[in-house]
Amino acid sequence: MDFHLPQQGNPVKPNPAALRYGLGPEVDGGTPTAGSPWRQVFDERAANPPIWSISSDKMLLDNSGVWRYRELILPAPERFVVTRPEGNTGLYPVGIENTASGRAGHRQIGAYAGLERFFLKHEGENPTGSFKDRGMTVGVTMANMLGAKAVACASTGNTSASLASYAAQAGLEGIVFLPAGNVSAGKLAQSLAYGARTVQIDGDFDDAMRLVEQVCNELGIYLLNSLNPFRVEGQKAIGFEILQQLDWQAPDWLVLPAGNLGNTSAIGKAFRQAYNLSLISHMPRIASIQAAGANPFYKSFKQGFAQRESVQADTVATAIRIGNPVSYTRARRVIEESDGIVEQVTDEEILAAKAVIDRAGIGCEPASATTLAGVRKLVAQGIIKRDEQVVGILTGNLLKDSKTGIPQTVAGGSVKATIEAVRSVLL
Ligand SMILES: Cc1ncc(COP(=O)(O)O)c(C=O)c1O
Ligand SMILES: N[C@@H](CCOP(=O)(O)O)C(=O)O
Repeated sequence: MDFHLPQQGNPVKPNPAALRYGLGPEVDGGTPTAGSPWRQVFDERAANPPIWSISSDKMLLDNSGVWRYRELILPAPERFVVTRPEGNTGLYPVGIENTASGRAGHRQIGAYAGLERFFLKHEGENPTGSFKDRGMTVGVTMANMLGAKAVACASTGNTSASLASYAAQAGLEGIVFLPAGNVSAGKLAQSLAYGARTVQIDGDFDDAMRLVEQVCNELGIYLLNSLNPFRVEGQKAIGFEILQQLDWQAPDWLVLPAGNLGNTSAIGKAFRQAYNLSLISHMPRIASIQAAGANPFYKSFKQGFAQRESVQADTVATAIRIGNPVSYTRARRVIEESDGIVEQVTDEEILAAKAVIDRAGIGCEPASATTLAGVRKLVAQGIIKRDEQVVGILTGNLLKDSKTGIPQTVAGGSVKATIEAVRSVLL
């Protein structure tokens, strides 16, 4: 099946049925034109998702917020695809203008950020509670296609939870390397429950990353960290889904937490492709936010990327306690191409922002709150303008870490099981 990009001023009417099973276009090339036929394909799929059912002969890809965009990600034969499905996560309008007619709780977030038009994309609503599922469905599908027997990763907890789930679904052995004592209990429980072989390293994430790469090379195990290009291909779907939810009107800014830098790389690539395919008319600027105690990318950015930095990482946001990010080069390209920025925020700023998101009833894990802390700082500095449209990513679910930044006791303890006692507490 041939599909040609439309020439400038000569749009080609697509045939969605023919496209559905075909190979995608050359998505990194192409000239932006007035409109893209791909919009119609993706919008039709989103509007008419089939009823979800898991059956080996009829995997319904259009239900997945990743596989709906398969021509731009990986046109895999359906029988190999491992999906729960992922994506279709909420995009919450939380800006002051967005919430003018209600949702006072959400407006607190817009007021804290200082933004009129602000949206939070909650990737903690994915099947295992983080954005990693978007990349993992594609990575594990590829492992399946290649006939791998075992898959492995190093992790601060979310990648391992996701790998463990998808490997188990595919019937592959899952192996995860974790920094001992530095993974939240909820995330560790996920890996154990899904049956991954869990190796605790007496070291940090960067030690675990170095070791897993070595082991995978020596033993022929399929590596599923974001070094794996198919992981990044899947994570691009966050970008496509945001654009689709905004009716293909690109925001001015996309702000996200940054650790190993796979997500910065993926979302930047998605926007580049969307622009090249005329899905959008301009590239959003990308702001990657690091914890001040785990800030190698910020340090490099501050020197105009003159040299790559690494640090001994330490932050309350354990998910991004990463000192030597593996996707540095790809992420640097994204920041440079999008006229983006890298900022850092302190642990205090992260926890304060998390409290605002939690109290608004949305909730997130600590690393995700880096986004709001970063937006607030960039607005205060005048880098993001108050009337610009901003999308921030919340990367992980509140329940991922039930200890950090959450009260651990109930005020007042327990009360007697009588109406008088309950009244006395409430009045
Ligand atoms: C919850 C959460 N947020 C943010 C990040 C950072 O993403 P990345 O490593 O792709 O930069 C991670 C993992 O590193 C994470 O688990
Ligand atoms: N925060 C990550 C770190 C490694 O992730 P990757 O996406 O670079 O593979 C985690 O959850 O482990």
